[in-house]
Amino acid sequence: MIDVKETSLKSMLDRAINEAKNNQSSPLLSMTKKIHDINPLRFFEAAEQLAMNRSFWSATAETFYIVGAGSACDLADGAKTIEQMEENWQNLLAEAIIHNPYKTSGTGLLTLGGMSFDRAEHKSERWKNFSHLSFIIPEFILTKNDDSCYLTINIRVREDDHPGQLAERMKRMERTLLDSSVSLPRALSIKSTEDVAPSEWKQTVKCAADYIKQHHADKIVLARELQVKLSDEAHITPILRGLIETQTNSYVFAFERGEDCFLGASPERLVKQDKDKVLSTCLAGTAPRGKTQKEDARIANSLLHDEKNRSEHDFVVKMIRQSMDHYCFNVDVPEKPVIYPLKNLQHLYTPVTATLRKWHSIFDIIGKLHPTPALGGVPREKSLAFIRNHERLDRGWYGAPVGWLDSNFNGEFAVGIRSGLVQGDQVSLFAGCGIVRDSDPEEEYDETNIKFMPMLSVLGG
Ligand SMILES: C=C(O[C@H]1C=CC=C(C(=O)O)[C@@H]1O)C(=O)O
Ligand SMILES: [Mg+2]
Repeated sequence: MIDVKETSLKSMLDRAINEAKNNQSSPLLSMTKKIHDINPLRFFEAAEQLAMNRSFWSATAETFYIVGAGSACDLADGAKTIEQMEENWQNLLAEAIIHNPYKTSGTGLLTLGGMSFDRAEHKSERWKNFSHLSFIIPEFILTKNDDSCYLTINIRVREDDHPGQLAERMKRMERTLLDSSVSLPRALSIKSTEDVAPSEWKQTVKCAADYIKQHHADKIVLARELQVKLSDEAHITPILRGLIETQTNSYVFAFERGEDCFLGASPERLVKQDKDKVLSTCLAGTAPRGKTQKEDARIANSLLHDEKNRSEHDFVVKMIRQSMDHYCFNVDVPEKPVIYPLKNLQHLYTPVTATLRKWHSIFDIIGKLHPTPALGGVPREKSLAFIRNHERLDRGWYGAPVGWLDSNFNGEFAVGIRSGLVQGDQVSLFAGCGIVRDSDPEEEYDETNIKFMPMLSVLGG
């Protein structure tokens, strides 16, 4: 990695093109600057006008946004496993020419992306635009952290590139992306919804509970789908705005691939890395919110003491603790969960903190943790086999890690739940729940209905 102090795009390009010629390589040039305050959603919308594929990430508990536009490269090209992708990342970093004078996490050279829930599953037509593994380094990245905004430009430089022309092209695109007069499209409304095979799903829940009672497994997470037809082709920006405004304590994300977009507002952090500090979250066990404060407190109290929900939760805690022990020391896990309140429901929550051992990375932790028993089950292989054989859904990127990672060992990944796949005027929403021995199909069905609500309400339902 070459850390550069000079700042003009043209002189950086001259230098990078020289490197490319001398080493017969195509290094990535990454340049970051501070810019005036800009609404991340306007930047996201402006990228649509340039017909760029977009990535969006926001942690709504903080004022933190990363918006990516275009693609300088996909790290997962030619990689079948997370390990191979990490190698691509390391190779790219080794050659990259970076100018980023800021220490803020999420600025500078970074990658955003996700993966399929089950990379062993055959990909259905519906997810054809979403590779099993895809991490993009956007051409333009807007990072907003509290009141500070940063713009990063990433260019894959080739030896026959013309520095002057390339600099002009990038500047023209930058002007469009930062144009604050871009108007935000209005939200749409829902024309109809279709619950996909509800009775078959309840039957599968019963089958899973019986399988567990016969001691073949301890927990299996089953997901189902709700098809939504919109009044017109969906605009992504108003959906994201709705999620940001309504879903506190969540990660609002969107990943466009071709014409399609996978998006959602997930409350579930898989892992956050801040140098050698890592933080994971056990989130499983669910109840609705009460209509009054008193009713809400009563529901929270019974959730904390409910045996079935505690068992769903405890499987996750046990597995995450073991996985973190593998790559970390100082693993700290509180003895009991607390309540994690969301707009439409509340969960049992246990935070896990740890220190990452030298030579290990966030990719190691993702590979070890996914899928946690909040999305797969216990034991992992048996529950995955059950899901493959019985669930009538191709989960695609639903339930899998989505997030970002920068070149300074910071990053954060959520589990892609409370989410949907937008394809034109059609949205497929996904929701699942943890089946344990005492699960009742009707109750689990009701639980998934509440989990659809965050997305449904911003789609206009
Ligand atoms: C699988 C989902 O939720 C998981 C996360 C939190 C609580 C869960 C539960 O109580 O069943 C699920 O394990 C989903 O929202 O699609
Ligand atoms: Mg549950």
